[in-house]
Amino acid sequence: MEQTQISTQMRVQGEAAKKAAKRVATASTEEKNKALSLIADELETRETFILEANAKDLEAGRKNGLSSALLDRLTLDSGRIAGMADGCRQIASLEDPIGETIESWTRPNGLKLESVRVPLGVIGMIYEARPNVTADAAALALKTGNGVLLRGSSSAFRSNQAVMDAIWEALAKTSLPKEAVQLASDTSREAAATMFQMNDYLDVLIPRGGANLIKTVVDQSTVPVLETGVGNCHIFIDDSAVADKAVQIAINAKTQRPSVCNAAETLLVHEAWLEAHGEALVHALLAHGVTIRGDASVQKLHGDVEPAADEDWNTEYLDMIVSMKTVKSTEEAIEHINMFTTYHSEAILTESEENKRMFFQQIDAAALYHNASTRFTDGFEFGFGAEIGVSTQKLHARGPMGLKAITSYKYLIHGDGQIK
Ligand SMILES: NC(=O)C1=CN([C@@H]2O[C@H](COP(=O)(O)OP(=O)(O)OC[C@H]3O[C@@H](n4cnc5c(N)ncnc54)[C@H](OP(=O)(O)O)[C@@H]3O)[C@@H](O)[C@H]2O)C=CC1
Ligand SMILES: N[C@@H](CCC(=O)OP(=O)(O)O)C(=O)O
Repeated sequence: MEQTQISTQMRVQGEAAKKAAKRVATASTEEKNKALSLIADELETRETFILEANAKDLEAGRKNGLSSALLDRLTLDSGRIAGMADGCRQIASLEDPIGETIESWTRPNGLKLESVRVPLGVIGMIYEARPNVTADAAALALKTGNGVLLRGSSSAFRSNQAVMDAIWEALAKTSLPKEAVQLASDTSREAAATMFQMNDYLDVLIPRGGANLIKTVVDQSTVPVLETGVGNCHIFIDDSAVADKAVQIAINAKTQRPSVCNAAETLLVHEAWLEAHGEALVHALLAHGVTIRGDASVQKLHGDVEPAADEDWNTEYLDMIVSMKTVKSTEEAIEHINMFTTYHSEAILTESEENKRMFFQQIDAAALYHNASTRFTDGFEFGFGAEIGVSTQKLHARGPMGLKAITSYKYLIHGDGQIK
């Protein structure tokens, strides 16, 4: 397709989303919740159909040499489809943020002011090859009275289309316009780039993916951007950390789903803890199939530990690989994290209140953990039903972005004839 045709097609979809979003913005909570519950049902009803489409994407992905991390992200199964449906139901069960009075006060002149939560309008989203994001983003957008124009990865197109078919089928049974949720029908990078300039139709653009995507969108978009980010997540095991608990957390954060952005990539270990329990940790990691790249002290613990190079501290493996570094103190761990953090999720495992306080105070990241796995940086786990992305910037939202993150507010001023 010619560039002008691509732009026209994207604009047609953007315009349709904008028109439909106006209706969704005024929908009642009952209308929106009914739609979400029907979407959940339809996703489950169409499981076979969605899995067939997904199998075709996976087959093409394997032929195109997608990495194991990307293939894992792309993979759907019954459990993951059930997770998508659960997310929709959880979002339906959450309080409707739209119309909520955030604050109210009265001025000395008798003017009554209130700030009231409103939708953003239409959200444009460019995202990775994870088909569950299609359902998550649609559900969050609908509940917040927003329209959404979704541009998923070309390698997930069949799966995304199958999920969209379920969403459209469900919306057709409701009073809400199905056009409020759009999946870009063109999967080219040119079509994605058109979204950067669609200020007439998009109120915000959310790039969800790797550093290159984020940089391209931030540099080139005239539509306001809500950034997500990569996750070079650390776990610091302090000298007072309880051994069993620390080993279990490290194993979970590294191996439970290594392909996602909240998986741990570097373990920083206090030298005293390493001496006492390092062998147990290294054995457990190796037994789970993790490749360890460690400094000299870690290498001494087992012949299979590979030497870590400088670039390891900066690497988001998204794979069964972890880097391990010995530190002398909490201060040294904080210094290392502050040098290599991607502002996503960082954890300290310690029994010391003072070291926890220092860690929480001196590290700047979207989510800081004490004695828990970084894998919890997730909208469902935070109780938001799902997330539209994990923001690693501070404006206008941070961490897993649920319902409130995709709203704005307006002031309503109630007067009684006041003049200035
Ligand atoms: N913080 C968070 O919320 C999240 C962070 N991530 C991070 O994302 C990374 C993995 O995702 P990955 O699959 O590599 O994602 P990519 O960044 O490669 O791709 C994501 C999406 O952006 C598109 N895209 C990529 N570059 C451009 C460009 N220059 N112009 C237009 N569109 C573009 C891709 O299209 P196509 O595939 O069709 O080429 C795809 O749809 C990891 O680093 C992970 O940590 C991932 C998700 C969430
Ligand atoms: N929702 C995620 C966390 C954030 C995320 O979207 O990660 P990614 O797989 O990098 O897209 C999860 O833990 O499943």
